[in-house]
Amino acid sequence: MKLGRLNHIGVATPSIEQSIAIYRDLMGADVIRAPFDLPEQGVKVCFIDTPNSQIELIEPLGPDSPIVGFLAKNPQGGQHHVCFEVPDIVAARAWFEGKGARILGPTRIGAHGTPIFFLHPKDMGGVLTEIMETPKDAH
Ligand SMILES: C[C@@H](C(=O)O)C(=O)SCCNC(=O)CCNC(=O)[C@H](O)C(C)(C)COP(=O)(O)OP(=O)(O)OC[C@H]1O[C@@H](n2cnc3c(N)ncnc32)[C@H](O)[C@@H]1OP(=O)(O)O
Ligand SMILES: [Co+2]
Repeated sequence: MKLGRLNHIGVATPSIEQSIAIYRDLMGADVIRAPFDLPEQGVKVCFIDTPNSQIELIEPLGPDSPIVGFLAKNPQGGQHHVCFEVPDIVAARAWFEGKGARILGPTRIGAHGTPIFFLHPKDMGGVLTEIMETPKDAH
C-alpha cells in the first residue's frame, strides 16, 4: 500500500463552539462547516477547511463517547488523530491486518460518508490514525 492524502487532523474539544471561536478569531478560518451529530462514532463533528486539508473538531456525544478518556487526560482538548485516505477500505484493512497492526473496532461510516477504521496509536508511534476511503466525488 502507498501512503495517501492527508484528509484531516482530528482535534478533540470539550466545546466545539469555543474551538470554532479560536479558529475563526485567532487563525482567520473562514470556511467553517455546520456542526452535526455522528451517533455511530459517538461524537459531534465540525469541519474547518484549510487550503490543503481540514481540521475536524470532535466533541463527545454522551458518556460512552470514545473521546471521553482523552478529554479526562486533556481537559482543554488537543490533537487527537490524523486521517489518511485510501482508494479501497477493504484492501486497506486486509493490508494492515497482514502487517499485524491492531485495528480498533469494525469499519464504520465516518463523517465524510465513506467507510473508516482506526489503527491503535501503540502501533503508529503514538499517533492514533484513521484510515478513510476517498469519497467518490473528491479531488
Ligand atoms: C468522526 C470520525 C471521522 O473522522 O469520520 C472520527 O474521527 S471519530 C474519532 C473518535 N473515535 C475514535 O477515536 C475511535 C478509535 N479510538 C479508540 O478506540 C480509543 O479512543 C483508543 C485509541 C483505543 C483509546 O481508548 P481509551 O482512551 O479508552 O484508552 P486508554 O486511555 O486506556 O488509552 C490507551 C493508550 O492509548 C493512548 N491514547 C489514547 N488516546 C490517544 C490518542 N488520541 N492519541 C494517542 N494516544 C492515545 C493512551 O495515552 C494510552 O497510553 P498509555 O497506555 O501509554 O497511557
Ligand atoms: Co476523524
